[in-house]
Amino acid sequence: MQPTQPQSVTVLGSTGSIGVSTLDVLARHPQRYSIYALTARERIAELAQQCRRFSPRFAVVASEQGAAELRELLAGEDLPTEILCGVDGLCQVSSDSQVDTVMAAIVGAAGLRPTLAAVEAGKKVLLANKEALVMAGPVFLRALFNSGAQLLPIDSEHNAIFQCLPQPCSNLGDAGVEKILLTGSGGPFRTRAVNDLHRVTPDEACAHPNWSMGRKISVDSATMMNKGLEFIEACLLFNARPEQIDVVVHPQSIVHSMVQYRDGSLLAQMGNPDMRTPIAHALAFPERIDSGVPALDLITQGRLDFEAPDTQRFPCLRLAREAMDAGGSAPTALNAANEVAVEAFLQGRLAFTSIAAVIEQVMNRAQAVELTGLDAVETADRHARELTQRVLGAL
Ligand SMILES: NC(=O)C1=CN([C@@H]2O[C@H](COP(=O)(O)OP(=O)(O)OC[C@H]3O[C@@H](n4cnc5c(N)ncnc54)[C@H](OP(=O)(O)O)[C@@H]3O)[C@@H](O)[C@H]2O)C=CC1
Ligand SMILES: CC(=O)[C@@H](O)[C@H](O)COP(=O)(O)O
Ligand SMILES: [Mn+2]
Repeated sequence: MQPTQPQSVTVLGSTGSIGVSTLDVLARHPQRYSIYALTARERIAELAQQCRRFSPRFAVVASEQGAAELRELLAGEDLPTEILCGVDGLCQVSSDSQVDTVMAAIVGAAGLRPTLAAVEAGKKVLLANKEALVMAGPVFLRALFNSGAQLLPIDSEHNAIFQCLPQPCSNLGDAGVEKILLTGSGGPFRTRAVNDLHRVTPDEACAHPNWSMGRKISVDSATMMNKGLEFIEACLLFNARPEQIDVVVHPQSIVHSMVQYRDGSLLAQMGNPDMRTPIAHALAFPERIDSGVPALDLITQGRLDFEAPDTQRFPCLRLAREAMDAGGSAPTALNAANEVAVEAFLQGRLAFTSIAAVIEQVMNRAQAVELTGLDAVETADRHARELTQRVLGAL
């Protein structure tokens, strides 16, 4: 059944990997969706092209300088697009009464305020920006509860888990769920000699075996901090206790996660590793629409492998579990330390193996406080970033 009015969609982070995949899916369904706003930080030329193609009502960039650049690129073109800038602009296009759906696909803590603005305004929020949920946990969930916004997971594993659970599902036990099996590929260094890991380069770390993604999440996959963040994300999204979630390494990224039921059933969601599937699923939920992703051919695929994670090789998994156990602002500090350490690695200032070591030092020194509101989240985030810079400076 086609909705009579197209849904109006804001795509936060439209120039990124998830943003581009989202626009690909939206463009396949012009009767269903119209694009309200597109946003970027520094890829202004790409954003200008997207504005020409999709004619959004608003385009938002991070700075006045970026806005001037975009104005110049679009000068003389007959577009309905108004250009805004900064966090206020992002929050405006996330919460405007004319918006139905917000794709939250900014990377990192920078996405928190606009994503929260969408949640507080009661939008249908498609959550790719896992860092926003991890860093703000209880504050994010409270805002969701108070506004009645609909949150749909885009992260492939969480989207898979969502698909394997009955809907609605507010309590795993009542639904007969025993475990969530969170799958992870193990990244590009799953089998690399441990002694070599200190010298791997940013480009090697970003060469994910199965997924094409932005550089920050690619490094997270290589350290398996991505799975650590996803473990926390799963606890929050599905109201799961830490012991209800097992991480399973699955190198082919075909099974996107599984739910184990009391009666011995293990439900899996499978598909080719292409984010347009979870994006299309969440956009149209509970309907199903074409995503452009070809059907999975199991005969060609041939085999699916599973193994336990190597926690010696990937200490970030343990650090994430410890942060979740500590509670309060510990996940905020974990996320902040990780963002700063990954940036230092990408800039060639930190060895790959030191990412986890730096985060561990920060976690040992950061004070976990209760997250009473957005101010407390942002203060804990700032303190952890300052602490991480000091740890980096002392190396
Ligand atoms: N890529 C994937 O397959 C998956 C991604 N995710 C999650 O989705 C999110 C996006 O990831 P991905 O698309 O790979 O990342 P990218 O780096 O490819 O894209 C990030 C987007 O955010 C924008 N952006 C970055 N920093 C800021 C800032 N400070 N203020 C405003 N906008 C900013 C970028 O703008 P610009 O282009 O101008 O720099 C870009 O549009 C992450 O949280 C990631 O963990 C989750 C599952 C899968
Ligand atoms: C596509 C997606 O959801 C990523 O988060 C992906 O899971 C990364 O791969 P890893 O399983 O290697 O972390
Ligand atoms: Mn994922």
